[in-house]
Amino acid sequence: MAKRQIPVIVLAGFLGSGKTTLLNHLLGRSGGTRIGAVVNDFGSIEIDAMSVAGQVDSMVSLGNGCLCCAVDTSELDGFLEKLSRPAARIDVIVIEASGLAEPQELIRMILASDNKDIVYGGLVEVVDAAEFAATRATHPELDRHVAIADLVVLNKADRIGDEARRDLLGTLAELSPGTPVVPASYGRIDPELLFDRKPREEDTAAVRQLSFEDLHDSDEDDAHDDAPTCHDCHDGCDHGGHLHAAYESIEFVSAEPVDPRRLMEFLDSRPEGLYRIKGFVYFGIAGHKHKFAVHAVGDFLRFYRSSWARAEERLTQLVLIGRGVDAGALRAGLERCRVTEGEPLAEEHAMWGVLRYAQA
Ligand SMILES: Nc1nc2c(ncn2[C@@H]2O[C@H](COP(=O)(O)OP(=O)(O)OP(=O)(O)O)[C@@H](O)[C@H]2O)c(=O)[nH]1
Repeated sequence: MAKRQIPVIVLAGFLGSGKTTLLNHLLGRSGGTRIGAVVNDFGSIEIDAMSVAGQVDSMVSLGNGCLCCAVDTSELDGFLEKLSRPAARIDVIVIEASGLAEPQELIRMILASDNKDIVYGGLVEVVDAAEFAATRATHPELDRHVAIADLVVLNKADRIGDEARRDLLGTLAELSPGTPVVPASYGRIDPELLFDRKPREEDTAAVRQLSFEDLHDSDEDDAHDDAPTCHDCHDGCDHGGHLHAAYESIEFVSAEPVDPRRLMEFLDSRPEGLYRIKGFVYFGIAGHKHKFAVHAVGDFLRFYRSSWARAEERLTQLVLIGRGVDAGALRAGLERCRVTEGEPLAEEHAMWGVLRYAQA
């Protein structure tokens, strides 16, 4: 009997749409199915990888830059090779693209791979229900991403009303006729939509879209008729057609605690172009020594309390992603948040501003 090939699913979606949340949901709900995860962070601090690690035995991280622009695909090939070795006993591989990746480039890399043990498993595009209309207006490329998706997850459904939901479903149906669209909150979709291993006759229409054999057999060129202008990405184009061409990421690491009031001032006055902030913060204040994950997506801001691992260094690590922003001013703003040597930590009530945005 022919050896079963391991499907490789690309999980894409604009910055902050909920890819990592969805991936963690899949990892938590995979039952006996072993998932190998490849996480591609845009910034050099691998926040996504850190958010996924611990949930999965097999994860590799491709940090610092969009994978879709990798001139040399050998790193990805190497990881896929590692994950597809029989000893890893992986059933399905999920590549979480960076929020600025061009999914069609990733798909091409997978289709071009010489690895006989893997097969392209489809594109899942995560759409942020609350932000999609605005993001689309500035990034028409997103329409193309939705158009080539095999499954669209309309995530953050909890953040919109019924009318907006109907409108969005209509828009998505126009952009990608016939493609299944699954509304979800916090990425909670049925994992079977992605890695159904039932015989094909039993498949529903939605699952058939993601049938791995179907996708593998489909003509690559047909699937990418609307490919971006940057067709020869691996041969040194300037990626001008890519979403991330205008974006930059700014990293901040501090071993000193961060002052909550100064951080809130910084966050409250963040410039419009600064679309995404993610990372972890250490305030060091009595009663609030948790590891605070922070996420900003557009106007949305949340802190989430979690625990530090036993020997984990208490570090603040932030990645800011934006366009048209003054990177120097942002860095200087973050530097001011550090509690400098000899400076006393703020009193407990200085945390109130942060706690207003903390998930209960
Ligand atoms: N209200 C709401 N928030 C969500 C939902 N899904 C994700 N979030 C939040 O949105 C923020 C971003 O989620 P992530 O999963 O990190 O998004 P991402 O697409 O991986 O982000 P990038 O890697 O930066 O592109 C986090 O604060 C999540 O908790 C949802 O369905 N509803």
